[in-house]
Amino acid sequence: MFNCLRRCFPDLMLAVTMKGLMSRPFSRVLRIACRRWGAMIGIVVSSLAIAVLWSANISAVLPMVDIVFAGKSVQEYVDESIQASSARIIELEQQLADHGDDTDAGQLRDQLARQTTRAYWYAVAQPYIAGYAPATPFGTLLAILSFLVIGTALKLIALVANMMWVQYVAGRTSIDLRELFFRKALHLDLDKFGENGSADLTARLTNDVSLVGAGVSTLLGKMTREPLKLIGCLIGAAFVCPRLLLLVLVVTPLLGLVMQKLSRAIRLASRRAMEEMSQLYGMLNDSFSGIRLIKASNTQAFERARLRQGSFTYYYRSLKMEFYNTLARGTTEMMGITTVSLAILAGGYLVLTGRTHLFGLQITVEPLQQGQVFLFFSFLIGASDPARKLADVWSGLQRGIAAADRVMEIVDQDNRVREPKHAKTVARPHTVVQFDDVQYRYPSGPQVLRGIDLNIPHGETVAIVGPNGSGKSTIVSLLCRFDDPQAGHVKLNDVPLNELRTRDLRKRMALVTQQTVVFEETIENNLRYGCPAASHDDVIRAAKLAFADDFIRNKTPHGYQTRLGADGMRLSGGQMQRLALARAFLRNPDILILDEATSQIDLESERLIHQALRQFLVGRTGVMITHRASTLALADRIIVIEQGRVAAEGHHDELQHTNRFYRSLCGNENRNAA
Ligand SMILES: Nc1ncnc2c1ncn2[C@@H]1O[C@H](COP(=O)(O)OP(=O)(O)OP(=O)(O)O)[C@@H](O)[C@H]1O
Repeated sequence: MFNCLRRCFPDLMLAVTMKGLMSRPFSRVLRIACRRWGAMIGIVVSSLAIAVLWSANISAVLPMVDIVFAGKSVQEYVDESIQASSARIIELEQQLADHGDDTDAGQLRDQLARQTTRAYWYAVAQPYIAGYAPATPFGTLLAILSFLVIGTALKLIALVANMMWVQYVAGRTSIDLRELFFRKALHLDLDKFGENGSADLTARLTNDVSLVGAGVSTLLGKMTREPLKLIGCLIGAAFVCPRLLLLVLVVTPLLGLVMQKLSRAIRLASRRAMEEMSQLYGMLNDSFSGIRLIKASNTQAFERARLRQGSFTYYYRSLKMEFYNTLARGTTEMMGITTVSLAILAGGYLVLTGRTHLFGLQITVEPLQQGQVFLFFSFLIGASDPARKLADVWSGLQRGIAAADRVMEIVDQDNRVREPKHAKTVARPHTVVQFDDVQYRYPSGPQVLRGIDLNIPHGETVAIVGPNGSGKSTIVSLLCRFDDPQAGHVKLNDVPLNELRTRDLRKRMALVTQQTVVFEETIENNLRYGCPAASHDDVIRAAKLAFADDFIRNKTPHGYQTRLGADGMRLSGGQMQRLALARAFLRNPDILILDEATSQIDLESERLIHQALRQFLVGRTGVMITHRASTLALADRIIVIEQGRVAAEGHHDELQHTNRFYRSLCGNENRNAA
């Protein structure tokens, strides 16, 4: 039973939320919110309690007007009401006997039934009121005021509980959504990321998720509480005079129509503002990551102008959003005033003239009493307060809905690199890496690889050389399965990489690129990245192998415990590359891929690192991309790539004779060395 409730709760909640008004992504966010179903029940119950107490407080107007201000006690009021009802019953029975079966008889019978019910309930209440109700008007006033104060205090307690539950659910939903988004973002295809990461993803993860959280908080908070208060008041008003209520609510469909149009406009404007925020994030990201270039080029003023322009665009878009928001608020207020004015006009007319009909339509069975009309107005005024508050938060909800669309757009994105349904396995170590007529084009670019055929047996180290843009890094990307080729296959033994689990594939590899990523952590933890279980001794062994141990011990303030990053120690390019190599060694890979990994290391250290690499690569597959002829000495075989094809392959001596690019590469190196 408990579990069944738990399972059904999200659907139940979604069924009662205004499904038509929500976008699908936002409904999915609500599903996430409903995981905290206990708190959700708390929100619903406390909102109901608030609504009931709100309308109960308003209903205190009737005894105030009819009893206290008329200078009576409750007993006197009940006694008089019973007498009046009894007299009216006799009168009505008489009239009914006189009218026989004519057209007024039906109406008279209604009135008689009403009076009889009223007299019955007063008679039931009479002994209790005689026993417990205050005996004087002042005592009654005191009782009403006590009721108001206690009611308000209870409402406050319910409100505090409600707000805490709402914050809990909204906060946890934001965390869940952020995790969901980040999990997806980490698996997105590489072309979704720019050189400096993706500012758009950052904006969606931070700004948009916060807006979704705020939207959820609005929906579960005010958007649940206030409509319930409003409904409570309308039910109260319907008790007093249902037909009059229907008459004055004729303007509401118009309000619904206007709000629907405005909601759409607010969502669109919000989306545009969020897109501009993404641009701003991008601009800031570029500026901060390129701060050296900006300083060196004296382009601070240019960057400031760019940011100012972006900020103004965002400001104008936000202004537009605020305009629609104000319009929504104004419309609701206008409709509220119109409704109350209509009610006062119609109710006032009925009381002043003692009539029961308006424009030929029967509004009440019997003429309205002054107290009833006051109560009716009070309920309408009580209903207009939640309506105003709803209008205040409406745009916040629309913004949340628009933000949910943007967040879910990423969560729902299809990846080109997919996990196989029935993954194959390849024994470790593999025997061969094969590229079979591999053709590849980036989604936004021209054909890069035009039929690559390669065979790299396990234990061999190959160097890939070639002019800029010839496709060397793309080959490595395909080997790591960052993307799949459009034609041909990259295989481990005979198994295409897309039939292996990417996790299993990448476990066998270590990739060291030219740009080393250093985290804001200690040097030791930076080395352990990707291999968290490594012992301290293993870390030191790997660092020694990469010739990093010496500088870590002697040139950093706290050795392996030195923190790196923004507030920590900075390393030189060469030192960072040594860290990256050590990190790769620690992973103990079957395939070591070095993409210009030693380009910033000085020649003396490079010689030593090459020695270490030669040892390390024994019994492993090595793939090195390099522009440096000195590194080529490590390779068993050199492959020259030109315009996306294997232009030549062989040993240094052969290629010196057969390939022009290779000759020029070695020629430059020799000249540089000289
Ligand atoms: N993400 C991408 N989207 C579109 N085109 C890309 C992308 N990455 C690379 N390219 C293009 O693919 C081609 C090959 O790039 P690749 O990085 O593989 O060359 P490379 O041989 O490694 O070059 P370099 O020696 O300069 O590092 C280039 O023309 C490049 O502009």
